[in-house]
Amino acid sequence: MKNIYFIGFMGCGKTTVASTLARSIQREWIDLDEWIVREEKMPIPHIFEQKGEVYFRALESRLLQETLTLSGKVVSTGGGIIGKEINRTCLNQETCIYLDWPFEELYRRIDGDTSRPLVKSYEQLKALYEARRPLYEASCTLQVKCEGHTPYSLTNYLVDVLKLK
Ligand SMILES: Nc1ncnc2c1ncn2[C@@H]1O[C@H](COP(=O)(O)OP(=O)(O)O)[C@@H](O)[C@H]1O
Ligand SMILES: O=C(O)C1=C[C@@H](OP(=O)(O)O)[C@@H](O)[C@H](O)C1
Ligand SMILES: [Mg+2]
Repeated sequence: MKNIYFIGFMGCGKTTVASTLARSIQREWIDLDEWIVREEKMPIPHIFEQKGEVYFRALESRLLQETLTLSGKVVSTGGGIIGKEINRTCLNQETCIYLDWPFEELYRRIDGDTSRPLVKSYEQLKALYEARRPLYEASCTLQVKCEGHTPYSLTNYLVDVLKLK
């Protein structure tokens, strides 16, 4: 059974919707960021500060590869997973859901969040969002326009469209 991956920009609800969906269809949920924090025994901002983003990205890729050896999991990724071509290629061969929201909504959710080290200015985030959009589109197998939807309604929609029950 294929895994189901969630991708999208910071704040789009990958962690929230993946956990809700996993519960709904009684599958195991894996959050790559939580796994990284467990492996490193420190929060993500500390990993960025002490070991650097390159180190974080290598670990993120390695753990993504590990999930590919598993089956039937629901996996929430971090928003930057699509930076590496190898990750994009792998994700595109799985069931990969892009939670697509307008930037302004995401900005409202993540502005001032110190647990996300890449959250800096409005302009910097907007540029990152624009640069990443085509990469999410290239990596996903299903793009979901989420505006107006709750995690619950998105979960029900995915169960239906992916015929998960
Ligand atoms: N469909 C939704 N509607 C409104 N708020 C949402 C929705 N999905 C997630 N959120 C909220 O957005 C914030 C970021 O969600 P999170 O799951 O951490 O995103 P990600 O893992 O993609 O960065 C959380 O406060 C969460 O409750
Ligand atoms: O977009 C990114 O580069 C990142 C997103 C974060 O995950 P969320 O997308 O769950 O916030 C986390 O992996 C790290 O802070 C880097
Ligand atoms: Mg998350």
